[in-house]
Amino acid sequence: MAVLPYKRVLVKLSGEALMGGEAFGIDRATVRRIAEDVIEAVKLGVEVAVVVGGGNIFRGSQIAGMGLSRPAADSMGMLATAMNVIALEAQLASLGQSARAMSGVAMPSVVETYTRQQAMEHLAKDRVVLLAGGTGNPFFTTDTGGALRAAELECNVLMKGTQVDGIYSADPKKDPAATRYDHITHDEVIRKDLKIMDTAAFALAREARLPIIVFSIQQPGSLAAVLRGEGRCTLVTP
Ligand SMILES: Nc1ncnc2c1ncn2[C@@H]1O[C@H](COP(=O)(O)OP(=O)(O)OP(=O)(O)O)[C@@H](O)[C@H]1O
Ligand SMILES: O=c1ccn([C@@H]2O[C@H](COP(=O)(O)O)[C@@H](O)[C@H]2O)c(=O)[nH]1
Repeated sequence: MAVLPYKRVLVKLSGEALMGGEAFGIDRATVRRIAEDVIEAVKLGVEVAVVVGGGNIFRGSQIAGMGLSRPAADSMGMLATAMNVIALEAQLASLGQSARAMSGVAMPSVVETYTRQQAMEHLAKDRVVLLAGGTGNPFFTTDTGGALRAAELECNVLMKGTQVDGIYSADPKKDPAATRYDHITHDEVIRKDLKIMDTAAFALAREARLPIIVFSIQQPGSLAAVLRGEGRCTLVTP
């Protein structure tokens, strides 16, 4: 079994993935399955940090304007990511995996406030680090938060676990004729304006020379499969 040569990875977990078959919120069975996937990755000998999205609860851009300023709406979105992280931390703990939830938005009575140094210490102790709040600032997304934390935590790769199994020539949910890339560069993704992640996330990853893997977190075992070099995905390199 040839595990890819990654010592430390950052998984960007889609909030929407936590809904399972529901239309909103957190599906317990799905959280358990994703926690098992994370544990399978840890057992390959890889240190894992996870930035969790909030799209299953609130996205700031969708609720801004409904009597809310964009920063207020984004605060609700960031709080949504904290709910997801708390659910995942509890599930990992119940499966016997040591994990620490941290947030870029300070809420110390709920989860530890993120500092790079503390997160590095947790990772060195083989704890899964679960990161809420994205960048901690409005007008960003957790994709950009994922690229930022991956760069500062010296991760070897940013792995975006989402609803689709890679980057396509167009959104495959809207265009059935879209074709999937096995490999593409950061420059090409930005130039072709492929909307799998926001441009800020790709630009930050390009600057940090951080590879990105996009894969489907919907398939049980897909995270470990990709780490073993077997899973279906798109690799983005400089
Ligand atoms: N070129 C493309 N290739 C692949 N997927 C694309 C592309 N353009 C748009 N998408 C869409 O992007 C979606 C993934 O991004 P999206 O931002 O919606 O969710 P997320 O970042 O995974 O997490 P969250 O649910 O927390 O917001 C896919 O489900 C897909 O439909
Ligand atoms: O750095 C960040 C990250 C996220 N937000 C807000 O949270 C929601 C949920 O995150 P997704 O990436 O969409 O899953 C996002 O829509 C923003 O409203 C933020 O403000 N800053």
